[in-house]
Amino acid sequence: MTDLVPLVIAAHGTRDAQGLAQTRAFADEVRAALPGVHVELGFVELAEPDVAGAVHNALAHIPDAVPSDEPELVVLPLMLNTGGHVNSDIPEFIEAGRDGHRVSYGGPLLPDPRVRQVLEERINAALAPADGPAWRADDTSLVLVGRGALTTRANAEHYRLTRYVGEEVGFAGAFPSFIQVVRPSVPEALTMAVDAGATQLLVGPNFLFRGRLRTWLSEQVDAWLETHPGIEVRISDVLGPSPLIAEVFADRYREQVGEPGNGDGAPVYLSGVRLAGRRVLVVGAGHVAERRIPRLLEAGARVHVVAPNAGIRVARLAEQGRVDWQQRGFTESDVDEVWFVLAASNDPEVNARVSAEAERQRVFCVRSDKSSDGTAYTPATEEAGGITVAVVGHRNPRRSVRVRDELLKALQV
Ligand SMILES: C[C@@]1(CC(=O)O)c2cc3[nH]c(cc4nc(cc5[nH]c(cc(n2)[C@H]1CCC(=O)O)[C@@](C)(CC(=O)O)[C@@H]5CCC(=O)O)C(CC(=O)O)=C4CCC(=O)O)c(CCC(=O)O)c3CC(=O)O
Ligand SMILES: NC(=O)C1=CN([C@@H]2O[C@H](COP(=O)(O)OP(=O)(O)OC[C@H]3O[C@@H](n4cnc5c(N)ncnc54)[C@H](O)[C@@H]3O)[C@@H](O)[C@H]2O)C=CC1
Repeated sequence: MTDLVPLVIAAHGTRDAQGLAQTRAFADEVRAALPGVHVELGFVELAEPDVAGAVHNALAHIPDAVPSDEPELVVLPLMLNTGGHVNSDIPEFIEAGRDGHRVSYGGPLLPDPRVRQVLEERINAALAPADGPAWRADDTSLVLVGRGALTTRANAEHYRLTRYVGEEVGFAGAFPSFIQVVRPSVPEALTMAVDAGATQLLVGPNFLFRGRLRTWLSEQVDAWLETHPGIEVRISDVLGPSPLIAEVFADRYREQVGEPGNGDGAPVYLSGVRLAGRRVLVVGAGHVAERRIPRLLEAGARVHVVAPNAGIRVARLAEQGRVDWQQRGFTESDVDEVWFVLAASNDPEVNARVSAEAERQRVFCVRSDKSSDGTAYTPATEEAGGITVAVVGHRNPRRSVRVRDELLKALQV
């Protein structure tokens, strides 16, 4: 028996035996990265068991006493990007398999610079193969191949990745392309690269494992080459099993279970943030907001409040022109251009959206109703004689306040 929460890896699945073997090898690497954690592998399609079955199998390994606010089981998509599988199929499988248990579901692998590092290793290996002449990156153009999705963000992420890999490896040119769903297709991107003057092309599939997509890619490139004599093309390997990607996966698991050293439960890094003249967003204008806004104003922040209703204090600050109050519900673009965010509405779904958007835009955010989903805490703070005392505990605000007050007393003697 183990007292660690089990993990289900939700992989795509493939008919390709080699791809399936790679997927299983990856699961073994994740097991090595998470000693003591029971790891089940499940598939969205084309292999057994399906994700629901894997979730069901993992239930037998739930530890006896999981605190009621913690997950009993973690499911992570073994997918590079968001899309239909991540957003709908896997959540449906989880519902079908979880039998009332608390499941925490994490995000896809990208964007993580370690995944990009592995991609660049595969590409560099193809530039300098053991059995052929080495190509210089600055004589070569890259056509990076993504899966293609109905999710704009996933496709945009592929453009971003192409730019990164192009610059970091030092290619003469870098062209994004997609094997499915959206354009430019691979042949279109190859032609664009040649029209831009390239004669030597490195096609880099950003796929996790071998399978149908990788086979199509070879077929498409071969067909294109028939009509483009004189052009040389190499295709790099898929990412494949990799200890570094298994590490990323292990970190995603730790985020979900809130292991110390990662996310919730980790000590905070206290800083004196200087907010003078900087825009700060406060979502909600009730008790929590009115307690925190005065200190933001003391620090010189430009406070923007978004809330359908405001308590008397915030309403007065707005009348006096000391805060800007938008009398409406939160919308994601409220996070644009701000340096710091307080999610203090009384609607958990709204606070979740606020902290998700702040996370996406890499802006620190205090989530007042569920601090483990935020990226900053509000310390118990007071100033005395030119010294600011700030105390942060671990989600026990009253204790922090007591300690702060004791410290202030000590300062006064
Ligand atoms: C983690 C943290 C993150 C953050 O929000 O910044 C957090 C989180 C949460 N607080 C909750 C409840 C309350 N917090 C207070 C008061 C204060 N809370 C403050 C800070 C922090 N609170 C952060 C660091 C905490 C630490 O150091 O341990 C203070 C110190 C500073 C400030 O807010 O300015 C301020 C004292 C100010 C002063 O007196 O000077 C009161 C009392 C009251 O409101 O009167 C209650 C009502 C219950 C009670 O009395 O215990 C809940 C449950 C919400 C729910 O049930 O939905 C969560 C959510 C969670 O833990 O996930
Ligand atoms: N971290 C902390 O120190 C504390 C946290 N809390 C938590 O914080 C939450 C807020 O507490 P209070 O300020 O006491 O609530 P409150 O009821 O006084 O105020 C809630 C505010 O949220 C606003 N709001 C509602 N829907 C919104 C939307 N769609 N967009 C923007 N704003 C919206 C309301 O208009 C109102 O201004 C509580 O739900 C509670 O879980 C409560 C006490 C202390």
